[in-house]
Amino acid sequence: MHNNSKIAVTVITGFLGSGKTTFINSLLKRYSEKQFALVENEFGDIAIDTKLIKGVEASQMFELKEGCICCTITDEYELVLQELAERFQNVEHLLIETTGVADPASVIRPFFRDEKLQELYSFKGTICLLDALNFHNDYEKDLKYKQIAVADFVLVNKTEKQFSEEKEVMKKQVRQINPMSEIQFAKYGIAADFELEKVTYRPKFYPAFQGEKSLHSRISTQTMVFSKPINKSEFEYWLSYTLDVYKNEIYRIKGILCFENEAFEFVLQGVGGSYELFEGEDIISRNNSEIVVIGKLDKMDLATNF
Ligand SMILES: Nc1nc2c(ncn2[C@@H]2O[C@H](COP(=O)(O)OP(=O)(O)OP(=O)(O)O)[C@@H](O)[C@H]2O)c(=O)[nH]1
Repeated sequence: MHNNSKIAVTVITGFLGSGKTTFINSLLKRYSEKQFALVENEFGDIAIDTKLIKGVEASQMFELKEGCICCTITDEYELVLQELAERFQNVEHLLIETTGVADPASVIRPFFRDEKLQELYSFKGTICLLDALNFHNDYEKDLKYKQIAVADFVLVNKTEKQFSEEKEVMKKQVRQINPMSEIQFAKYGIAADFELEKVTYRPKFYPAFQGEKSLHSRISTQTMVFSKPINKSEFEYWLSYTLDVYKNEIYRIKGILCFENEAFEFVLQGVGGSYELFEGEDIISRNNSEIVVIGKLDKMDLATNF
């Protein structure tokens, strides 16, 4: 019970597909005695991530869809934060997962600007997941750097195949962008020495971005919904072809799929041109498949005949 004490808040940021949801699932498992609430902001009008989170009561999970907290849904975000604290007196720690294209400064700012939120919450800091496998591709460098610059803690993820020399180089690169943050290395969101309580906020100056209206104004999403079971091999053929043709434009693809002659839903996870398609934990209960594609998609036609 938090009663008169404030709810701790940690923001989890990081570029598309860096491992934010994977990391949150690992926290929920590890700190299973803690009462968490989760605010999930997804880019796109279908929430895939909330379906992949295991360990927070559905009523304590808040989805902010159809926009991004950092630019289009600020008012809704602040209302959700107030309502959450007032309705769920048992919550001890709030985790906020930003979209992979968010400017985290805008997500953090209300905790320092809004007096009401300051009475309810104690801001503990920002963790940035950094994708070691895809950090060096050319996608949206400004945005990736800003997410690192704002963080109190950088968790360099996907390091299972990295040698110590590569880790040292990576550390130096992060230090150049953010000399203040703590840095640890993780595999599937798990770092040996990580302690949530030790992530602490270090005051920083968050200048408003002077260039384009938003750091991600060029990035958009397309959602594809299919109401009949799909043929798996035809789908895989289409997927490999599409990811190959549009490897510089599609930053992220994810979905929950219903294939012909399969009992369980399949989960699609694609980051930076490669993908995984694996059987999920849920039995198919409806014949719908939903796919979200994120990237520079303005001139792209992803129509299919499944
Ligand atoms: N090889 C490898 N893959 C990982 C690791 N951590 C996560 N992944 C995979 O990376 C993909 C994306 O992971 P998510 O946790 O969904 O990433 P995210 O940051 O929440 O993605 P968005 O919300 O779309 O930005 C999934 O296929 C994960 O299984 C890791 O340490 N190593």
